[in-house]
Amino acid sequence: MTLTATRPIHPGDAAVRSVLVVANPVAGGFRYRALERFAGRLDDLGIRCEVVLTRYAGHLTEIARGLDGRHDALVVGGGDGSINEAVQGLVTLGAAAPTLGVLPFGTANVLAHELALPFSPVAMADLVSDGATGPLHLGRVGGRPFVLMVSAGFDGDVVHAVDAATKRRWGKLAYAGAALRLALARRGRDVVVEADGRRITCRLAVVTTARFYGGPLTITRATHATRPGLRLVTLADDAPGTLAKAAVALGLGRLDRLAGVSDVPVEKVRFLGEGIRMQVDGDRMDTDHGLVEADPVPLRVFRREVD
Ligand SMILES: Nc1ncnc2c1ncn2[C@@H]1O[C@H](COP(=O)(O)OP(=O)(O)OP(=O)(O)O)[C@@H](O)[C@H]1O
Repeated sequence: MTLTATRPIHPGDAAVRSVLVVANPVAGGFRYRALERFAGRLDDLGIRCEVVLTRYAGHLTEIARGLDGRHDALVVGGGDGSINEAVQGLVTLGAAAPTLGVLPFGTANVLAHELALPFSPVAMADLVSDGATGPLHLGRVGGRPFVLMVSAGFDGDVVHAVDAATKRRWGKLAYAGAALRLALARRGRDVVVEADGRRITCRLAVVTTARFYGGPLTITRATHATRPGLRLVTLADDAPGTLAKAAVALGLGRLDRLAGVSDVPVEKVRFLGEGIRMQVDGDRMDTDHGLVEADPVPLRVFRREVD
């Protein structure tokens, strides 16, 4: 069976008969019980469900890349890092990629917020069964796909300052602590971005496919992961007072009103600047001077209707 014929085109018309769930047992908030309830509910709804746990970082990419058309959907039990790994594999399948689903575990879970996903496993199984899907527009950095954002500057420094063990132990508090420490230490450096032929020097630069950021915070109202189009959001200075105001503005969804913030559509970006630290989808990444651009081919994802 090829999946092309059965891939859902409109919300509500997915024919989901078989689901592969791959869960990351080291993702923040992982619970076996949630997996059992999700799988049990799918079973009650007459949907075949196979559950696999990852054994190492990168395993999800291998599993996704090796999918052979037996499953209509790949549901990732994990956070944004796990989803990023799954997407690395799914994009290699082209039109045969199954619909992506998320059983939200993880620390920040930006994509789950973006797609307005329920955090209850039973409600998530119902959503998969209902087949409400939309396109998931991706970005690429140096040719590698990303789901949400690539950034450098203050938030890249914060991500690099939190190791996996601290993140698992303290969750979002680990980031809050690192952000406070770094803001007060004032060791940030200039980030230079070349955006569509224009050079901008700032202290924080985020290229985002998505509206949400760091969990339930809003970085921009001008795009959404289910719509095409990247935005470049920059912050001109990272003095502690500015960062505090930015945190409040992110919470209110009005970052664009803050002095020193620019939020523009963008097609091609390069991150430059000496010694900058970068992050992709909430995880550390090696500094990459490669091109950041939109991926022209979206995946399909289960989501709740938004906007
Ligand atoms: N079995 C495993 N053992 C060790 N690491 C793993 C395993 N499976 C996946 N990983 C790694 O765990 C990382 C973190 O997972 P994930 O992003 O899902 O959780 P999180 O960091 O708590 O959530 P978020 O990214 O939403 O903050 C992934 O980037 C992945 O590389």
